[in-house]
This record gives sequence, C-alpha cells and structure tokens, in this order.
Amino acid sequence: ATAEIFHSVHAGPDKWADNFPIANGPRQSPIDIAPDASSYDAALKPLRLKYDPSTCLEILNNGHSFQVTFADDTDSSTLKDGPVSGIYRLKQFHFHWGASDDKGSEHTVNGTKYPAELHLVHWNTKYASFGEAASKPDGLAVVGVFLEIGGANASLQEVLNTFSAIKAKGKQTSFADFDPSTLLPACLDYWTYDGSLTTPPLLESVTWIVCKEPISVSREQMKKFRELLFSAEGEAECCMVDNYRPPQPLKGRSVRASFK
Ligand SMILES: CCOC(=O)CCc1ccc(S(N)(=O)=O)cc1
Ligand SMILES: [Zn+2]
Repeated sequence: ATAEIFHSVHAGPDKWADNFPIANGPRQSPIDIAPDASSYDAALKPLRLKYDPSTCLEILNNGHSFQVTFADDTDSSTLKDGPVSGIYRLKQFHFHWGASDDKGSEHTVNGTKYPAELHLVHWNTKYASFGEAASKPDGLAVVGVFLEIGGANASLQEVLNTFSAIKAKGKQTSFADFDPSTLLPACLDYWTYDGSLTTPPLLESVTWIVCKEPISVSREQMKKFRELLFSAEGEAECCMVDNYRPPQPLKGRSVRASFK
C-alpha cells in the first residue's frame, strides 16, 4: 500500500516541480513530435553508432526502470555525427512502458503513444564523466526508439530473460556480451531537438535523437516488462508500469528531421 501511495500521489511527474523547479523549464522532455511541423535539415548527418558487446556489464532494477549499464572508460561504444559534434560514449540503456499496450512511450507522434520506448544514453567525452556532462547543455545525447506491438523481438528477449533476477528494486545481475545495436531499427531516420532528462533531476542537457521507425515487441513480451516491481524485496509488491513522463510544452523549440 505504501508503494502504491508513493508512486501514485506523492512522487509522480506532477509533483516533480516541488523539488525540481526545472520541471517547468524552457527545454523539458519528452515532447509530442508533430512530423508536419518539423523541418528537414540537409546538414544533419546520418547517426554513427558503434557498440562493442564486451562493454556490456550488468542489468539492474533501479526502482523506476531497469537499465543495462556499459563500461564507459574507453571509446569502445560511441555515438558520433547525427546532430552532435564530437564523441559521445554509451553509458546505459533503459525503457519506459505502460500498464497496457495503449500507452507507455514518453515521446508521442501526433499524439500517438507507443507501448514502450527505449533510451540509449550517451555522454559527451569533452567532459570528464557522465555526472559532469549531465549538467552541460551539450552534455548528453539520448537515442529514443519506439516499440510497437508485433512479432516477438529476439534481441529484446535476451534482456527479458534476466528479469527473474532483477524483479525487485535494487536487484542487479551480470549481463555480458550484449550488442545494443540489435535493438535498433533498420532505418535510422530521426527527429532531433534540444531537451532534458525525463526523470529527476530533469537536467536540460540532452540532445534528443528520436528514431522515426519503431522496433517490434510482442504482447507477451510487454507482459514481462509489467512483472518487474517498483518496490524492494520485503515491501508490498507494486508493479513497475506507467514509468513514463507525459509530453511537455515545446516553448518555441524547433524539431528537425534528418529525412524528407
Ligand atoms: C547526474 C545524475 O543524473 C542521473 O543519474 C540521470 C539518469 C537519467 C538518465 C537518462 C534519463 S532519460 N529518461 O531522459 O533517458 C533520465 C535520467
Ligand atoms: Zn528514459
């Protein structure tokens, strides 16, 4: 019961401005993407994503999502080009999803919600660490990929197979030799805009790169996501669902498209 109250009333997105006033800032994320209002920018380069499976370390339930963490002490797994300059290192990837298939993504497209959204989080190596980069306007680059209901996703299934070991908040387990590029869509056309972290501390340091093409997930696989818990062992069980922030005001920002 305490877990439900914690998640529904006192700590949800509507309450974040109390402790994080930047929640009402000028470049908050996510947003609703209106493709017809975005502008094609021929100067935008193709995304250059190079991931080394040997940098994959572990998977953990951090109480608001699960995340797969990577070794980021070398330039083995990086994002280059696209809308960014310089080299950004992959730190982690995680997901957001709903209690049912009709919601769950953070970004929306013409108001359409997808059942889930993948975030691949990278930090700019002009800074010394993720923590330092997270406070800089050009510090982070997050690649967002929508999940749509379709055939089972074999690559995603490798991640889901670890869930029995990380069901409760605070649980983690080793997770090696996973190549996150197997979670990317075939076409890497994207929209890009200046935004923020979508959970506290909501820092306005993210260049968002949202792929136009979704990847598939089956209904059964979505049910596995919903078996994870927000709650820790020994607490009343609270299913990890609806861990998405709704779209935020655009406040004059423009969204660019890498494609016509
Ligand atoms: C400086 C400490 O900051 C953090 O730990 C932020 C972690 C964090 C990373 C990515 C995102 S998301 N959903 O915008 O991709 C939110 C929060
Ligand atoms: Zn996220």
